[in-house]
Amino acid sequence: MDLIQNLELEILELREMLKNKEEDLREAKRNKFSKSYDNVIGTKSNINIGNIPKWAIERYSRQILLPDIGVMGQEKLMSSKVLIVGAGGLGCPASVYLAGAGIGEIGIVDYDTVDISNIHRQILHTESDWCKSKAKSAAESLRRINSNIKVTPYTIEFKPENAVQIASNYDLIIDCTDNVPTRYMLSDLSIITKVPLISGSALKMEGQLTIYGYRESRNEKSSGPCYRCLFPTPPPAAAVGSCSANGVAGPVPGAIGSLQALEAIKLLVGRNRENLLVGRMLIFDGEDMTFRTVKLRPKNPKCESCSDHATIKQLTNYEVLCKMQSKEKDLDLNILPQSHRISATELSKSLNTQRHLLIDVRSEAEYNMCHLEDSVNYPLEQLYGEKFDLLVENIKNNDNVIFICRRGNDSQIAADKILKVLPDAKIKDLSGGLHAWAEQVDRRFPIY
Ligand SMILES: Nc1ncnc2c1ncn2[C@@H]1O[C@H](COP(=O)(O)OP(=O)(O)OP(=O)(O)O)[C@@H](O)[C@H]1O
Ligand SMILES: [Zn+2]
Repeated sequence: MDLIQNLELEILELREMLKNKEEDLREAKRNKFSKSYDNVIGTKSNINIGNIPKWAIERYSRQILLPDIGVMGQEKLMSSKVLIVGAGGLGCPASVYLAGAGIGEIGIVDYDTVDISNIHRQILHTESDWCKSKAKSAAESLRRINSNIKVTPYTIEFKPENAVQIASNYDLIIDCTDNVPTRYMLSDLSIITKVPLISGSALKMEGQLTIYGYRESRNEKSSGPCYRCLFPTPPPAAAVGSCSANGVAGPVPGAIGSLQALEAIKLLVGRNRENLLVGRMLIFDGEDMTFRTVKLRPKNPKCESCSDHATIKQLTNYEVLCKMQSKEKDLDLNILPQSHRISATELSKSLNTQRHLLIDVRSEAEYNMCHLEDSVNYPLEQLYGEKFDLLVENIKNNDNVIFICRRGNDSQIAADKILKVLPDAKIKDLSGGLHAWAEQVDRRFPIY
């Protein structure tokens, strides 16, 4: 028995020794690539490879081999500064590849914190980053990928008051945000500061990508239309989709963010305008796996931002322009009078004593995810379809009709539409929606 115990102890010791040796080996390999091993082969060297240190040649050799990049291109990448706005679905993959490629300085802006629902696609954040600042979490991950580059996190909202000052320190901006006011701001910013902008978007199974504000040189005019040329007036707030409301498949922003990084690399190494997505837009459809490139409308000769008659010389208030708030993506509407609203707590009490017709106006997919017991699903768009009359008839015969949605906005829209036809109907909407239900009544109910 003693012999077995002794042998087991010896095995444990040997395992520990082996672990230490392996760690030493890893450390030695790491040192070989670290800055301390910065054995620079300068231009004076008889080996004509430009100004790139040995470690960089070894580290970036697979992309230096590409004729489009080469040693000169790598030098440019290593002295470039890129600002990434948004450390979400697009910002994560875009910055991973730019850090990997050895971009000298990466700035990453995001005012938000990591939510558990972000992690399926926002690949720089892990479970242990939950509730951490996204900009900081992203910066930490990027430094782990490449310790030879400088990464600056900005844990702030990128807005007119700070945008020009921050952007002026960079050679390129990458739009990885998800809201219209910021898109207008970044487009104007790119024209004002003459810093080109690579703009991407992804929603559901689709994504898009283009370059705005590209110039052959700083003194030349920008080529291709700007965002304002294409969309002189902002779309109505209700028409703009979001990942939180419409969903997104993780690999879709993954693909678009990666392609944003590719366009960034090409632009920084000096590829021609014709090779870049200037005046063209790439559209990816993950549903049937197609990539299309469409030619964009030419510059608007009367554009307020980028034409010869431009009136916008400094950034303005984009939330006013878009009649929506960029920060509060899940804007709280106030359509119904208080008499037609019911709080989650009141509804929970009322359900114990009275019969109700609970109409859930979310999509079928959302309803299948979670719903209140005995509620029926009537997706909002059906209110504009042929089943509307049937619904009205149903409501006429009910004394307690409650409209329900995720946050209490669509439910108000639905109730309001019915009240226009049936002004005396006994209709209320669940104020704050199922989020409020989860917070006030049933903590087991999922918040998404
Ligand atoms: N003006 C801005 N300044 C700083 N960060 C911004 C700004 N506008 C948007 N962002 C950030 O851009 C990122 C966009 O990421 P993404 O489209 O994946 O959406 P999300 O807000 O993280 O997720 P979800 O929509 O699912 O809640 C977000 O992290 C958001 O905080
Ligand atoms: Zn324009």
